[in-house]
Amino acid sequence: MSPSLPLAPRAPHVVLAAGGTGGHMFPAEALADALLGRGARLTLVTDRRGEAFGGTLGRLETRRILAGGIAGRGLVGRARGAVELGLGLIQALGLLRRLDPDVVVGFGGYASLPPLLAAIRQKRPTVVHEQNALPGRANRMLAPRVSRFAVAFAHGQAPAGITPVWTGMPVRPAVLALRDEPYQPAGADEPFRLLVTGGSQGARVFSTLLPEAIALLPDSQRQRLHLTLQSRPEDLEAAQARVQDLGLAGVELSSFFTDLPRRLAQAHLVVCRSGASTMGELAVLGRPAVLIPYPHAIDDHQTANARGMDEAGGGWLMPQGPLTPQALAERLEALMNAPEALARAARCARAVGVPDAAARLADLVLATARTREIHS
Ligand SMILES: CC(=O)N[C@H]1[C@@H](OP(=O)(O)OP(=O)(O)OC[C@H]2O[C@@H](n3ccc(=O)[nH]c3=O)[C@H](O)[C@@H]2O)O[C@H](CO)[C@@H](O)[C@@H]1O
Repeated sequence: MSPSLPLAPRAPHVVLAAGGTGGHMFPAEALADALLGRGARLTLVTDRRGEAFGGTLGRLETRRILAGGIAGRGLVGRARGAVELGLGLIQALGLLRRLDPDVVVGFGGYASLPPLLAAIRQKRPTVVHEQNALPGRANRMLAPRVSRFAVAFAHGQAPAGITPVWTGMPVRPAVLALRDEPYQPAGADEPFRLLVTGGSQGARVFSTLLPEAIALLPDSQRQRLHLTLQSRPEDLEAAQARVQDLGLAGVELSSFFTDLPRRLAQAHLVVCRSGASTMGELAVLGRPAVLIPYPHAIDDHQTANARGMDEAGGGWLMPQGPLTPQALAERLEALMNAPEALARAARCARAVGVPDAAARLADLVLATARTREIHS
């Protein structure tokens, strides 16, 4: 009798459930890269917006499901959202039966709800990753029922009764590739690169607030300033008009910079919203930032996100409400003339970075997948 060959271990099959904007898709992409590197088989279950996302996720086997929000869209909007969610759940139940994944991972947002609810119903292992320091509605709802609840922020709040696993915020390989670039502060008369970014959708207010603040800087500071300003598409023209006569050393405007990681790495100072990926990227790269949270984010979670960095000394939290162009100009001028303070903040930001967050989350996901026999 010929000796039997040992069976090759089957690659774990992971379903990634994420949709909506970059906020959920970027960390899903970072996890996808880490899981592919560990030999996992991946399927992306997403909504219409997530399907349009490129990069690693764009190359995965993808299934689209219906997903609607049920919060704050008026009675008709909520009713439609609830119907879509119900239909999405029926789709997801059938889809998971066919795909038979070993684990389902969700990133919050309504697109992740149907696949996770279906997985819970079918007693499959599940992992949720919460990107914000205050958990979102979908994740709060799922928290007591999923196998593991991973969080990005060590200082964040977990849903009641949950023991979270702190993995950090998975950031894209394009960011990780730049993490050894040292922060080089600009001397008092040297060119100063200021990067202004409002997250994946841009921030409307930055197109007026920043030009107005920069206009108040002394000539000598404006003449050394290289400004990279992300504006929402509808504000680009007006923002261009506001900055063109300010006598800056250089200006670049766009509604979305595809090379943002490189621009972050090159910035002497960043002015930004405090979305979870932006915070994760600033920390991994170790770049100082003025943090202006989006005041209408659900439960004001961007303020909670920014607080950890502010307290660690890696940035300056400036709430938008009371912020005037004058106050921002004073802060900018002070920082442009304080290379040592900027270098110190860069070090403090780096100290809270978690460059191996995607790896940690990938390991957690695969360990959870191995508990499948216990679940079924
Ligand atoms: C307005 C709002 O509610 N935003 C939420 C959204 O984040 P939102 O997607 O707006 O912001 P994030 O900071 O999480 O992510 C932005 C991402 O876009 C990239 N980028 C940005 C601009 C650009 O020109 N090029 C570019 O590549 C950044 O590098 C980053 O990777 O989901 C996040 C995760 O749940 C939340 O923390 C945010 O509060």
